[in-house]
Amino acid sequence: MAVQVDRLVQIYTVDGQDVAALSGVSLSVPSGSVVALVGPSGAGKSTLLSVLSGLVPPSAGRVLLGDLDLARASTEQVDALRGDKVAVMVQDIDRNLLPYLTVRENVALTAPPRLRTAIRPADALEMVGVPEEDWNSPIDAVSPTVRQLTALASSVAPDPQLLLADEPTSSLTGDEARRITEALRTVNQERGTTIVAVTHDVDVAVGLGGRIVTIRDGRVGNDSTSFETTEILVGEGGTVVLGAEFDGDFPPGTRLRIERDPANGAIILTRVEELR
Ligand SMILES: Nc1ncnc2c1ncn2[C@@H]1O[C@H](COP(=O)(O)OP(=O)(O)OP(=O)(O)O)[C@@H](O)[C@H]1O
Repeated sequence: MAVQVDRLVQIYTVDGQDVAALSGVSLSVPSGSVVALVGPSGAGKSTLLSVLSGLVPPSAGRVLLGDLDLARASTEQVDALRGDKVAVMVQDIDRNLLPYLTVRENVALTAPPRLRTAIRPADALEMVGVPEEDWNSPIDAVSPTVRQLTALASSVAPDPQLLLADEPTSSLTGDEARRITEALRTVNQERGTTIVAVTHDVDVAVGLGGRIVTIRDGRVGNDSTSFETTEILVGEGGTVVLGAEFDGDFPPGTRLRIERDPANGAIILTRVEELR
């Protein structure tokens, strides 16, 4: 499912004051593509995901999910979309999972056989790489990584056309985070699901293998489709401050180069000191 956002403004009212969380975001996400949304805390990333999920009506501007204009759609149309074509994987995955059920039952919950498009729970679990020996374990008894993969499997079991993921690797790092990133790529490749994922982790943003779009002060900053090569400098506290804004595991002062692999369009991130 394609996503088209034009001049989206999102205003929250706090103590009688209007606060603009998004001040004119325009973004075009082609059907079947992957976009990582990165940016500093408070930039508006989660707000953008909330609008795309249909939970928060746009204050101004236009948001198209497929050919449905969210500002003009009825509540029934938006609800039907979310129950079927659009899936949301929230940051606190325990809100996606029921503690007293097994891994497989948690997935079966979101993909009842009456749902025509549903993927069988076993197939969804296999696709995202949950080891078979965990399928009948209570969800509380499995590792945090398997819980996260199960949350992903239950999000994708209805076979959505659009998956919105808020911090899909949550508190995981290194190889554990990479298992989630690979699972997301597999879902995109096998099912053609459009994925928009918010992440703070530069490895995850790059590992997703798609576009990286920076949101800063409620606007789109860098868009990796708009550059061939750029260098970014990791600032105090691990925040990358030149060109794009990440919050990775890189020590302050590290200079990183982002470029595109001309062969396959993939994004390559290299430490500049390693280039010498
Ligand atoms: N429900 C809300 N009511 C009022 N203000 C809000 C609400 N949600 C977000 N905001 C404000 O909107 C701005 C953008 O917040 P948002 O959570 O979208 O940013 P973010 O980029 O997702 O941040 P983080 O990375 O910390 O999750 C912030 O100033 C935040 O305080």
